Amino acid sequence: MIDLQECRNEIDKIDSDIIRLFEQRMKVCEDVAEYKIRTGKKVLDPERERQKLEVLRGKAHGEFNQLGAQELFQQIMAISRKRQYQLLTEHGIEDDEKLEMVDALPLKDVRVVFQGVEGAYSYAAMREYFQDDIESFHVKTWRDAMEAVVEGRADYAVLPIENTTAGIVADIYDLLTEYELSIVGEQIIRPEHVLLGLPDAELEDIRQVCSHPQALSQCGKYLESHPDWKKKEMENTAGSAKKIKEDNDKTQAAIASRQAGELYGLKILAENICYNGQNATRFVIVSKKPIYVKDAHKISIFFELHHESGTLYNMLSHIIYNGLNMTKIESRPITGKNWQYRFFVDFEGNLKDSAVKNALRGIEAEADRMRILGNY
Ligand SMILES: O=C(O)C(=O)C[C@]1(C(=O)O)C=C[C@@H](O)C=C1
Repeated sequence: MIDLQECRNEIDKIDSDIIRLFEQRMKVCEDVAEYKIRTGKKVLDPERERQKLEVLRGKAHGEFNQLGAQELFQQIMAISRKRQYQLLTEHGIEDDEKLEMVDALPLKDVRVVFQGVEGAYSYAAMREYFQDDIESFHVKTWRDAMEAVVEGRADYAVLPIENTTAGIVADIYDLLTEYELSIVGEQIIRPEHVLLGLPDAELEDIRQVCSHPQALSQCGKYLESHPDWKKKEMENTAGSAKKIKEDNDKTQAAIASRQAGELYGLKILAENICYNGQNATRFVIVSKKPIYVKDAHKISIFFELHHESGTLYNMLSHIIYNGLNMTKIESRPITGKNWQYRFFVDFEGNLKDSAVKNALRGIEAEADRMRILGNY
C-alpha cells in the first residue's frame, strides 16, 4: 500500500531541489542581462528559445511529459525575460520616452472640438471636463474632430469611447490607431435619454424615431415595445432633435437629451426610456501633444500579435507578473489581415512606476506592434 505522507515527503524534497536549481538558473540569467545591458542585445531571442524547447522536449519521455517539459520551460524562460526587463529598468536603461510628464494639462486659451451639435452628449462631456471658459466648435464626424486636432485647429477633441449598455464605440477605437494622438483625460457622463416630439405631438402620432445608433441601441428595449415605429439612424442625438424641429412633422420623434429638447423647443413624450438605469458613457479627451499629467492613474495601450498559441496569454502575463490591475480588454479586426486582431488593454498605473515600465518594456519587445494610447 502506497503511503501518502511518504510520497509528499519525496515531492517536498524534489521541489526544494527545483527551487535551488531555479534560483541558480535565475542567477545566470542575471549575468546574461548584464551582458545584454552592456552590448545592447535584445532580451528576447526567439531562435534560442525555439532550439532550447526542442532539445528539452526531446529529453523528456512520453508525449505527456514532452508537452509538460515544453510548457514548463516556456514559463521559466518567460520569467527569465521578465527579470531581465526589470534589471534593464533598474539600470536606468530607459525606453524612448514616448510621453512627456506635465504637472497639469494646458487649459489656458485652448480650443476644443466635439462631434455633433450643441446639446449633444459630447458637448455635455466637454462642459463637464473643461470647467474653465474654453472656446469650442463642433464638426460633423469623429474623423473631422481627429483631423481638427492633427491640423492644430483644436487643442483637444472629446470623443465617446464606450457605453455601459451598448458597449464600445468601435469607430473611435479604430480612429485612435489611425491617428497619432494621445488620450490625456476621460469624462464619464450619465446620458438621460428622452423621447422628443413637436410641441403638439402625442405618443400616438409617432411613426418614426431617429437618433444616433448608440442611443437607439441603449433604448432598444423601449423601442421593442413600439414595433411599428420606423427607426432612422442619424449622426448624433442632438442633430436628430434638430431634424424634428426642422421637418415640423408630428409623426417624427427623436431620442436625445433633455437639454437638446429644450434647445430646439421640443416636448418630452416619454422619459426613462433606457432600460439600464446605470447607463453611462465614457468620453476620452485627446491631444496632439504626447503628454500625461503627473498623477495620471490609467494607461491605455494597443498591441498586435502573430497567430501562435499562447501569444495573448504571454502579453497579459507582463501585466499580471508586475502586479498591475487590468481594467479592460477589447479586440478589433486589423483591416487587410483577415481574422487577425488588435488588442486594446487598459490597466491602472502611471508611466513613472517601475512596474509599469517593466510591463510595457516586455509587451513592446514581445508584441509585433505596441503603442501607448495615453496615461490619464
Ligand atoms: O540566452 C539568452 O539570451 C537569455 O536571455 C536566456 C533565456 C533563457 O532563460 O534561457 C531568456 C531569454 C531569451 O529569449 C533566451 C533564453
